[in-house]
Amino acid sequence: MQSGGLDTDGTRYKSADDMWREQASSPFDTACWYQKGIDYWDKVEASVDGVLGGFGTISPNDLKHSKSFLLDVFGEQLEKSASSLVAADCGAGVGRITKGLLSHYFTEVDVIEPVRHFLSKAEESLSSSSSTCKCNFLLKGLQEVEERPGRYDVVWIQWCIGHLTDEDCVEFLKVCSRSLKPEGVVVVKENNARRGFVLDKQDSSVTRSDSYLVQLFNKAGLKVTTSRLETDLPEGLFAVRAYALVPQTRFFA
Ligand SMILES: C[S@@+](CC[C@H](N)C(=O)[O-])C[C@H]1O[C@@H](n2cnc3c(N)ncnc32)[C@H](O)[C@@H]1O
Repeated sequence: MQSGGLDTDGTRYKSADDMWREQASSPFDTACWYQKGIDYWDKVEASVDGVLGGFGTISPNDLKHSKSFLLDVFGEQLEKSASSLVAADCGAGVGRITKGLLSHYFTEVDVIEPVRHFLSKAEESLSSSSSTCKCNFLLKGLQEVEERPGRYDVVWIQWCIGHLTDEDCVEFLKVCSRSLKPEGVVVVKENNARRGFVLDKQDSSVTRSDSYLVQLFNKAGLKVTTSRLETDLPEGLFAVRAYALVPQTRFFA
């Protein structure tokens, strides 16, 4: 990626490639990059407020926006499906999205999260709910997820893809794409930098611009069918955009 960017200390990078060379140029550096992310979240309280960086109050509106997006991009299939519907909640934190959205529409959800105390909290919170949805809890980073051909109707990836390096992000999206059912959809909901990227050295994450994200989606062979900004967020936060993605090859079949 040629676009320049910043880190949270104000250091400028000429290009994302330069930044990645510094952060994750060898397998050792890449392992350190992921470990730093886990170490950061390990110290954060296992609660909605914790996973949302102290902005837990935005969760109800965020879930409302997500529900409307899900119904727009997958509502028809939700209505007509006679068989079981399976979703993945990626980088699921304490299971906020499964509890507040996915468990209402899907018969089964794979809750995937690499931080143990978040996953335990998700398990506790989802098993005490009255929902009939079956949840499977997987302690994994997205860079370790393996392909499960034809398993998912919807793969939901929210506020966690910034933890992946560009290379792993593209590989992970390919895994998601190959794991979809024929009419399945990948949803990425993510912060957007105004331009280029912003590197957060504290939690090992990169906030990418809209065009940077779209380039990664395209590299993974995915096409954006719908994207929508989340409005009514508090001032001073990054813009948040939801993307519905489907394999490009579907258009040429
Ligand atoms: C801002 S929280 C969002 C949690 C959840 N998606 C939500 O919206 O409530 C970021 C999450 O990404 C997880 N995370 C960190 N590194 C990750 C990785 N390599 N793969 C997947 N998730 C990761 C963190 O543990 C944390 O749960």
